[in-house]
Amino acid sequence: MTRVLAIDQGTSGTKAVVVDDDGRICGLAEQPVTPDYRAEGIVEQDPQALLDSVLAAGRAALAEAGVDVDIVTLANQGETVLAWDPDTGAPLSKMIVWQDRRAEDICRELAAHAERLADKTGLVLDPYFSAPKMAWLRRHVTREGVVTTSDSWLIHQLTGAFVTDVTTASRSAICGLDDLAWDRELLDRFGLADERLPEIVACDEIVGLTHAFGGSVPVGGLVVDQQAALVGENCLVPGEAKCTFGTGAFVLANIGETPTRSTRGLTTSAAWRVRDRNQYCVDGQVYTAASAVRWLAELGWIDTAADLDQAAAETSQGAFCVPAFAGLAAPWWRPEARARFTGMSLATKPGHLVLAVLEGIAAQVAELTDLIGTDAGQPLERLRVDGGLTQSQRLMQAVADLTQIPLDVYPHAHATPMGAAALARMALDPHDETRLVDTVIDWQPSAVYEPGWSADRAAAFRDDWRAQIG
Ligand SMILES: O=P(O)(O)OC[C@H](O)CO
Repeated sequence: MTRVLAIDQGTSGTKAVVVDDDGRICGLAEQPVTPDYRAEGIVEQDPQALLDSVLAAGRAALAEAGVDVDIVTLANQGETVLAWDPDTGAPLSKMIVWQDRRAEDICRELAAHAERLADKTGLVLDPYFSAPKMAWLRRHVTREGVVTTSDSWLIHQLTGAFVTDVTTASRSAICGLDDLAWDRELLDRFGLADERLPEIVACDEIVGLTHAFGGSVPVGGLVVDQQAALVGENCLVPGEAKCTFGTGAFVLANIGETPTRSTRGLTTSAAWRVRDRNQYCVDGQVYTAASAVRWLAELGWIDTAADLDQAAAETSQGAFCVPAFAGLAAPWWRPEARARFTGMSLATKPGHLVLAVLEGIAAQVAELTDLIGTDAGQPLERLRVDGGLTQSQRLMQAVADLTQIPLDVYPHAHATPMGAAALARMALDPHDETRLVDTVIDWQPSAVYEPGWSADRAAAFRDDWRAQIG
């Protein structure tokens, strides 16, 4: 029996899970982390606070489990970056979070190269991805040390290695999608040609040993959190898709071993590399899901996300919300966009606007699932869903109504660490015959949501909602 300590370092918190081969969770701990949201699209985190949360959550989960683990794995935010000193490990900047919009100017300057970048990387020239923010750090903060994604720094703290994994590299906009290697031409474009970059490793590689959790434990099975959830939800076959409702909502669909570029404004990335084979996914993003809900709480319209279903009115009374609190991603790619509420009258109450936010998130997800279907040449048949906001029945029903796709709800809140744990099991013996499908824990949905609206009603709502984007 092997046991994995899987650490999910997300935007709003770090979760650590000790899980065995049968998927039994023997230890679980969570540490909140609070991004600093400021005007002008600034979203930062304190690197030390992130590291402390990783250590504290990991140690608490192990203490609860009361067992040793065979491997530690990390699922990370895909596109959050920082500058740091590779000799001392000391941070030289704040973490610039994926939601941060400051690199907009850099993207505008490089607009002439957007098509070439899309062709090489499968991504879009947008501040969401790592390279524009790395370039921004170089221009405005420091020329010292290295600039990397958060995973490289955390793994360096844990093991001394200087690595990133293929999935994180594929979210950078400086990594070729076909070979999953750093791209000289794009590095040059971003002014990053002289950077010392981490080695890109596979998702079934051991990258070093850590003493941070007691004893000496291998670290491996590294992966972006969204891709980890794709694995955890068992979307291992082309056409299978999931949406994780976390800080943002991210729809990813497995597209197999060929890195087909989207023709619909979505992005294509590495889903994983195991046993030297690359698997790819197409993805679309709603930048603010739980963070839009957190904003509702800050306004005092709800206490916590658990109140959403009660607080949301029966109808929005004609109010719409485009929840672009941190810009709009696929397929619009408008970093400068901001959230909009429209259609309000003097009779509009907070409950109507709470529902409008839920419907706005659902409408954005519906745009993405449609486009994924169009790209693939056949509509998605089902959508697997996970993440904290799947607790909101109103939101889930709105997603089923507007996407017109049945939803299968993952039975607990830990799809991401379960996916990372599956990859970590693959890393434990890289030469054996085990396939990824053998290491993923089977699951049955805890709930299924069927579309309740007619196709015409959903289409009419979505036309009206789309008209509010402006
Ligand atoms: O922190 P999460 O779980 O919302 O995910 C962050 C993503 O990796 C951003 O692309």
